[in-house]
Amino acid sequence: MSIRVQKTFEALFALEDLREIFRGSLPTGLDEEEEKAFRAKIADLKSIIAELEEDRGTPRTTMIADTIPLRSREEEYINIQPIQAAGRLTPEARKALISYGDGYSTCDACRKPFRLDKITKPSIAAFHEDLAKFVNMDQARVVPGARRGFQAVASTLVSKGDPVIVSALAHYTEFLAVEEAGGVVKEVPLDAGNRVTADATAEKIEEVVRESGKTPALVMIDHYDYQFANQHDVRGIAKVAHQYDIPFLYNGAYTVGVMPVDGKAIGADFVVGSGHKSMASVAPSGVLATTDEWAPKVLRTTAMVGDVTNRKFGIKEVEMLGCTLMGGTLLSMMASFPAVKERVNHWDEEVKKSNYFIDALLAIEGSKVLSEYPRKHTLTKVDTTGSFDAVAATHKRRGFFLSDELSKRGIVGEFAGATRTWKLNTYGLSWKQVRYLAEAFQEIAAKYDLPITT
Ligand SMILES: Cc1ncc(COP(=O)(O)O)c(C=O)c1O
Repeated sequence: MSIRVQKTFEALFALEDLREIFRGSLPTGLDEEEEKAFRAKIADLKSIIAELEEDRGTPRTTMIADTIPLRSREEEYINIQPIQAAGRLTPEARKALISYGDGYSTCDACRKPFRLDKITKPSIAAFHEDLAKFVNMDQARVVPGARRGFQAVASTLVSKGDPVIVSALAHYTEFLAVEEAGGVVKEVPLDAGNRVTADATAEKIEEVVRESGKTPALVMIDHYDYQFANQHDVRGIAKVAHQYDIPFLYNGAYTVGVMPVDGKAIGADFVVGSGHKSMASVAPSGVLATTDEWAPKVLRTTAMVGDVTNRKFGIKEVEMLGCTLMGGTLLSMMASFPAVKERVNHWDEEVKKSNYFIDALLAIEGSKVLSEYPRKHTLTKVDTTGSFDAVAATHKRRGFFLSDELSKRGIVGEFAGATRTWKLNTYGLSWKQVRYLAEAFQEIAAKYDLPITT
């Protein structure tokens, strides 16, 4: 590495450390002096970015290339974007991304038997073992997103015309994985609280068997769904699936990496997680874990032989298409992993913060929570049609007024202009930030004379 490149890396690493210092110290009720100091730090940061850009020969502070603007990040704002929260990179992951951004950079020390999960430098093989342990399963592979985990399992287990049981709140990528395999989704209806129950799953299986004469090839259920982030009875559902001899896929896109997940205790045959949604990793990344019973099927190696050359690629796994995450994606997962392993122990506190904010929102008359309540997750669907949207009806900025008011207070992440029924996520915010967030909503409500119960 040239001295110049080395220097740039060092400077970038220093910048990441600095960013980490600022993380969580946003302008939440600062007094005048504190605010001055905060602003000075931000100015420092900006000048470091400018120096860095100069060093790279691109003297811009607002663009990273001719057409790519720099993104605002959580150092500058409180970001309540619903799907990004737990995927945001740790400083370690950002550093790893810089070092391993080149495609195939994981292959520097790839030696026999020439497969990603066998590489020991960097410690990719050990990481695979750790990942399996992390979700209490026997084997794990990294995959380009949870969707590729669904795809690998569906492609292995589902044949043309096979029914697959999913929830009525299943993510669209589950539909696609089943369709690609030639199967047909059969949705379990929800109960009055928008939850999937074990009984409803059993009834659906009975109905499918009765009507199609076929036993479903797979039951695939999200522990927390993407619409409401309601908790679904995955243990009960796995038990039902096994009573009918059907394998169970646990979709942990909203759990693996934020809360403890014990695949064996759940009764999962497959555990799927999303790196970029819940494991502080670069997209597309994710994990597929399975048991020793299912590994030979879903992780089967190729038997193909070239008819002219007689070539064989024996060690490569068919569903993984050989190797999966070859650069910054995997290394970002690995770099964030110690922090991710630690943070799952604080899930209860994250849920408390989520409920604190939702309670403050519900105190604003006319606001509703559409997700189950009290909250068991940090992602929540709310309905502010009866509160903030009532203001929007007469405001000259219409539906955009709420976003305007929030961004004035350093809060971003809602879809501007689409804040009637909408989702937000408080994951990763400090208590100070959550209190500030709650106060900001109430302050906006008060400004527009919306009644608040105390
Ligand atoms: C419940 C659920 N499952 C699966 C996915 C797909 O995850 P990925 O983007 O990692 O493929 C999502 C993504 O939004 C999701 O919300």
